[in-house]
Amino acid sequence: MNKTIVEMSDVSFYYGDRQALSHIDFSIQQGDFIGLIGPNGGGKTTLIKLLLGLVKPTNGKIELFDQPIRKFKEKNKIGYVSQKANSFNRGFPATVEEVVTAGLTSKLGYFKRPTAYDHEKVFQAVDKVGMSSYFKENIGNLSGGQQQRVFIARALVSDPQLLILDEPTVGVDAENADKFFDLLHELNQQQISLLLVTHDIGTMTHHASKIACLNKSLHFHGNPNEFNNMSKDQLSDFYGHPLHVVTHEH
Ligand SMILES: Nc1ncnc2c1ncn2[C@@H]1O[C@H](COP(=O)(O)OP(=O)(O)OP(=O)(O)O)[C@@H](O)[C@H]1O
Repeated sequence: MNKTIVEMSDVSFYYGDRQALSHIDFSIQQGDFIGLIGPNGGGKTTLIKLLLGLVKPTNGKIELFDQPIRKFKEKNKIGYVSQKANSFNRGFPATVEEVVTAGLTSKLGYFKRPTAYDHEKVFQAVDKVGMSSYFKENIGNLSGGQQQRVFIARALVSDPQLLILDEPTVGVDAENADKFFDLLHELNQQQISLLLVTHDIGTMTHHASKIACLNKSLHFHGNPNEFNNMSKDQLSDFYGHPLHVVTHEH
């Protein structure tokens, strides 16, 4: 049995009077690759905000790496890559090296200079995502998919054990999305657990080891086969509208 690294117990969350999450029991085990899916407004972003400690649960409790979230200080253990990460304009004045070095800020503080060891870590992270030949390139000159890789490198530089990715393949063409999933599998093999928010159910059932379906409450949390065996009616009930799942053949 793998170690539990995230445990949410009976968590509810309200924005004022509006309930976004209701009685969520959800856990992440070390080595998991979880696809978090659900309709618009289903609470996916809210769940991530809770895990990142940006908002506090209205009810219930959250433990990260065996500690209550309010005591959890090892922020480097959780990396986050937002959906907006890959929307830099051309000419944005930062190189790949600089963007990835910024991922060390929590370790370095804003004013300490990186050491030779830090530089090596930055280079290794960029290399790991296959972007070393763009090391000195301006981030704005890269494609959306390449920028996304750079932001993964920025998250990797502080050695996270859990990587949370929000819609990482939006705007990325099919071929590059496949390569991107190859990269995620490689990271997952190195014991980095992944929580990936996506609307692309077909791709997720192909790649993830577990699927979690969120629509205010957690409607399903299990393996992709069980998920695929859910009837169309069950899925449509959960989404609140008829659903057509596209399965991707590989
Ligand atoms: N800052 C906020 N203030 C008030 N209500 C909010 C706020 N943020 C989100 N909500 C509401 O909480 C619910 C859950 O929103 P959330 O953004 O978590 O969903 P989501 O699953 O990430 O949606 P999407 O797939 O559209 O990004 C929605 O009803 C939303 O309108």
